[in-house]
Amino acid sequence: MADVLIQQPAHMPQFRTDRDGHAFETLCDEIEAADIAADQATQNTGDWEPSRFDSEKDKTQFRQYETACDRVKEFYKEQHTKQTVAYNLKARNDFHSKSRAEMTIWEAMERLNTLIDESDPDTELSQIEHLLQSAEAIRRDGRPRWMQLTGLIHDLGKLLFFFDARGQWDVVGDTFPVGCAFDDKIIYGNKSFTENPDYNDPIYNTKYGIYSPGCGLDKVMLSWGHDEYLYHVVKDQSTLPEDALAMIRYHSFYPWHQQGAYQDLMNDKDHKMLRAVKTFNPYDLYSKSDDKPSVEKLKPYYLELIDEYFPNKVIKW
Ligand SMILES: O[C@H]1[C@H](O)[C@@H](O)[C@H](O)[C@@H](O)[C@H]1O
Ligand SMILES: [Fe+2]
Ligand SMILES: [Fe+2]
Repeated sequence: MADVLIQQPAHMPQFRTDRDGHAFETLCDEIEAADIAADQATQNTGDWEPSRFDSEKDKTQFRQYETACDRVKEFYKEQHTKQTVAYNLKARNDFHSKSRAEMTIWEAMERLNTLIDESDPDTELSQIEHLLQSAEAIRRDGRPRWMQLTGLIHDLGKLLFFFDARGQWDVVGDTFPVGCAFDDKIIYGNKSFTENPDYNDPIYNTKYGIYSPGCGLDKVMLSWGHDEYLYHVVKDQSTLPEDALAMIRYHSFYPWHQQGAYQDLMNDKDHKMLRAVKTFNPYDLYSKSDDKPSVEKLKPYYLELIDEYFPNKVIKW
């Protein structure tokens, strides 16, 4: 097979699609050692060790939205204008009224492969590669098997794009609550929402809006997209633990898990969830500059892992 050079953002190493060889073998040894640790690990107790990325990556290279390309800026302008309370109620209603497709987890990963995420300034890899990079980074750090699987599937909600979506603005990108004032810590700030009809609403544009202090994030409507959609699919059809569900549901809620906004809406349970989501985040974000994974070599390991937590092979999407 001929090598194909993939265009990478400037800070990433260039590589070829069928690169293999020494680096991959070393990685395999490391992963094998980590697997032994992970096999012994049970479900999380709430005390998380920091990730290996904390010392390895230059974090200033990621999520640079001010200098991002126009595609990213235009994406967020559209998303911030169209994510309204009315739209979010309708999207949830549509979601619960039917199932859209039936396929296995692996088929879903392959299906997603044609989607290039317009909101993402940090990777131009395909989704299957991003999912494997996240899962492999989690595995390399010796995290439990359920968390490795969470890494593998966390973005599968982007399948929405092929079903009922109106564009990418209701599928990808960071999330934020609708129904209360848009926080300035959201990407491009509160002013990015001036064309959103809810921006001038006398109730929605107050600090708590339709919510109350400490009501808990379970009661808060986060902008509709791949997180919320996949959360429901996985909650109903897998045996993954609560921390895994939180990692999926809130992984794009950067204003909360990274910027510390919306704290006043949290209840006690959300504080535990926040620790889990924060632990997951580096594997999602910083693995984007890792080497490209070999899909075929990794497939058998992950097929077995999927079977462990999804009792039915075929998932209703
Ligand atoms: O651009 C990215 C991408 O869409 C991710 O899947 C999402 O989780 C992030 O929050 C977002 O910033
Ligand atoms: Fe995501
Ligand atoms: Fe991701």
